Amino acid sequence: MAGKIQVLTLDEREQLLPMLRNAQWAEVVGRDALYKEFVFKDFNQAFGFMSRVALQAEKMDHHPEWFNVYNKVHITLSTHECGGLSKRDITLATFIDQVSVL
Ligand SMILES: C[C@H](O)[C@H](O)[C@H]1CNC2=NC(N)=NC(=O)C2=N1
Repeated sequence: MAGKIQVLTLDEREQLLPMLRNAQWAEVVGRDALYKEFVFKDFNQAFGFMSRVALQAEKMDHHPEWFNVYNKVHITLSTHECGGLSKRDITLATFIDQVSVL
């Protein structure tokens, strides 16, 4: 059905997840989600990063679950609408990695 967000197929997972594992994204145990921890120099760097991710999340209408304390940001990605990983999570994870090294 067009428009409905679908969970990734096994073929898509085999194709897409290795690059994210290489980039330190981990598959959450007991939940179809991806998790990564980021460490920055200080709070200013961490919050700048979060601001960039937040603007993109709004554009995509796809939002991270995240935790921040000082220079650390922990991010979980999953698609609530389909109850698991979708292509939106892959797209957002890739964007997050790009802006984490600016
Ligand atoms: C109503 C709104 O469009 C939805 O709740 C959007 C917003 N952000 C979202 N974020 C995530 N991670 N998954 C969703 O399914 C989702 N759905």
